[in-house]
Amino acid sequence: MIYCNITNVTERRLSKMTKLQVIGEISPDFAQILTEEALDFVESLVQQFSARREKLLRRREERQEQINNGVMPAFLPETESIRNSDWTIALVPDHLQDRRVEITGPVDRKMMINALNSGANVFMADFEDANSPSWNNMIQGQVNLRDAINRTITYDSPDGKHYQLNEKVATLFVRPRGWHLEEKHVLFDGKPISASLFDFGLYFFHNAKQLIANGSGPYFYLPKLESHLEARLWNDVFIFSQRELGIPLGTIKATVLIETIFAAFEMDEILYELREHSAGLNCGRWDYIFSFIKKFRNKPDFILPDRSVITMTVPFMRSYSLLAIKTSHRRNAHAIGGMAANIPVKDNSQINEDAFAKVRIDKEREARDGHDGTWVAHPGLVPVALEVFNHFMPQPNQIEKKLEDIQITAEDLLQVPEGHITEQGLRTNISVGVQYLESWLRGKGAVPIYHLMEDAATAEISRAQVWQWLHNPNGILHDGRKVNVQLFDQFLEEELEKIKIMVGHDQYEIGKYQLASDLFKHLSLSHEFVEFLTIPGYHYL
Ligand SMILES: CC(=O)SCCNC(=O)CCNC(=O)[C@H](O)C(C)(C)COP(=O)(O)OP(=O)(O)OC[C@H]1O[C@@H](n2cnc3c(N)ncnc32)[C@H](O)[C@@H]1OP(=O)(O)O
Ligand SMILES: O=CC(=O)O
Ligand SMILES: [Mg+2]
Repeated sequence: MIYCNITNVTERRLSKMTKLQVIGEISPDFAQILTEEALDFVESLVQQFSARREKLLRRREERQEQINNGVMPAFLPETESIRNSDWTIALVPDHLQDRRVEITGPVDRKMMINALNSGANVFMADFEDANSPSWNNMIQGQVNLRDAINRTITYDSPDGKHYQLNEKVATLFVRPRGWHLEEKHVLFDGKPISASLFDFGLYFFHNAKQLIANGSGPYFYLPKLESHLEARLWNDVFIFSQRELGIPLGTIKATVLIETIFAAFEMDEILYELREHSAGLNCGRWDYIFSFIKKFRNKPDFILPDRSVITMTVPFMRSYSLLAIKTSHRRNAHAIGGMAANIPVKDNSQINEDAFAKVRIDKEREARDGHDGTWVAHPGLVPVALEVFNHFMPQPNQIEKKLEDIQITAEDLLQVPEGHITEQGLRTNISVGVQYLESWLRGKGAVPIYHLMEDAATAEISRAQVWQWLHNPNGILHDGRKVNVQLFDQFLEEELEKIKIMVGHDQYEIGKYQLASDLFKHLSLSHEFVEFLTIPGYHYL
C-alpha cells in the first residue's frame, strides 16, 4: 500500500522548491525523524551520489553479461599494485578492538533492547536481511535507534513485561539497505530514492554527534557490495557526510560484508578504498551462497546440491572464509565470522542440544581459523559463542595471526560443491521460501522455520536453487527425475497443503500464504532470473 498523505513537512518542502518528496504516512513520532533538516541532508546525499549509484548498478549487469559469455570473476589486473603493496587500514578505536561476539537482529523495539542487553560486544541493528522494509518498519526503526542512543528506549509488552537498557550495552552498528534497493515512499524528481542513502542519511544525521558524545561513534555494516568501486562510493558518502556535519574525517567506521562472489575477488581493494573508515570484513555466508548460485546460474556445470549440504566446510566456502581472514589481517583489520542458522528450540531438548552443538562447532572452526569474532542470531547463543572465543582467543582479537602459509586461488573460490539434489531438498526450499515470503509480506523479516533462522539471505538461496534446478539441464534429482514445471507445481501444491495443516485453516486464511505462493512461483518460473526477491516483494509492502 502506498500512502499519499502530503503532510506538513512535505508541503513546507514543496514551498522551498526542494525536489525531495515524502509520500509515506508521517505520524507525530515519524515527524521527529523526517524533519526538514534531516530531509535536506538526505536530499544532498541523493543529489550528490545517485548518478554514481545507478552507474554502478549498471556495471553489475554488465559483469553478469560477461559471466554469461564465459568470462569468470578473477583477481583484477588493474589493482594488482594494491594487492601487492604494503598498507594497513587506519587504527580503529579501542572499543572496537574486541568484537568477539556480535548479535544481529531487526530494528524492532523490543528486540533491540534485548540485543543491546544480551552481553554481546556488538549489536548490528539490521535494516537489511532481517528486516522487511515496510515504511513503518523503516521509520519506527529510526525512532528506536535514536531512543536507544539517547538511552530513553523502553518497551512494555502486551503481557506486562517492561524492557529497558542495562547499564552496560553492546556497541551499536547499523546495517542500511544495499545499493540495489529503493525507498519508494521518498521521491526525488518524482523517482524513488536509494534506500541505502535514506537509511544511512537519517541515522547519521540524527545520531552521529550523540554517538560520539556517548564515547562511541557512527558505525556501519555495509551489505551486498559487488566491487571496490561500490566501496569507494560508500567512502565518498562518508567523507561528504562527516564534512556536512562538521565531524572529523575517519570517525565513521564500517565493516564490509563479503557476501558476493565478486567481492571475494576484491577484498584488498575494498579495504583499501575504505581504509580511513574501515572496521574490517565480515563473512556474510548466506548471501555469499546466494550470489554464487545467482551469478553462475546459466552455467550447466555450476549446479549446486541441496542447501543443507552447502556448509562452511565445503571447499569454496572454506576458501572464502580463510581468504577473508588472511586479507583482513594483513591490513590490520578484523575478520568477523558469520551466522550459524541454528537457534534455540524451546519445546524439544534433544533438538535444542543439537542446535547448540552445531553452533559451537561452527564457532570453534571460526575461532581456530583466525576470525576475530562471530555473529549470533539469538541472545541464547551469546554465551556459547563467548565461551568458544574466550577459550581460543583470550586476547581482544587475533589480527596478529597472518595465515601466511594459506594460498587461496581463483579456482579455490570457484570450486562447485559436490552432493545431490533430493526431493526433500526441493520440497524444503519450496516450503521455506513460501513461509518466509509470507512472513516478510506481513512485515517480519526474520523468522524461525524448521528450527532455523530464516531471513532474506537464506530465503534467496532457497528460491534461487529452485530457479536453477528448473532452468538448468543438470537440475536432476538424485532419483533421476528432472526438476520441471510439473514437478514444481505438484510439490508447491502439496507443500502448501502441509503448511495449511501446520498453521491451521484460520491462520492460513488470515495470513498472506496465497500471495507468498504466487510470488514464489513467479520467482521460480520466470524466464529471466529475478535479481533479488525483495524487489518484486516490495511492490506488496
Ligand atoms: C544472513 C544474515 O544476514 S544473518 C543476520 C540477519 N538475521 C538476523 O539478524 C536474525 C536475528 N534473529 C531473529 O530475528 C530471531 O532470533 C528469530 C526470528 C530467528 C527467532 O526469534 P523468536 O522465535 O522470537 O525467538 P525466541 O522466541 O526464542 O526468542 C526469545 C527471546 O529472545 C529474543 N530474541 C530472539 N532473537 C533475538 C535477537 N536476534 N535480538 C534480540 N532479541 C532476540 C526474543 O525477542 C524473545 O524475547 P522475550 O523473551 O523478551 O520476548
Ligand atoms: O548478511 C549475512 C549473510 O550471511 O548474508
Ligand atoms: Mg547478507
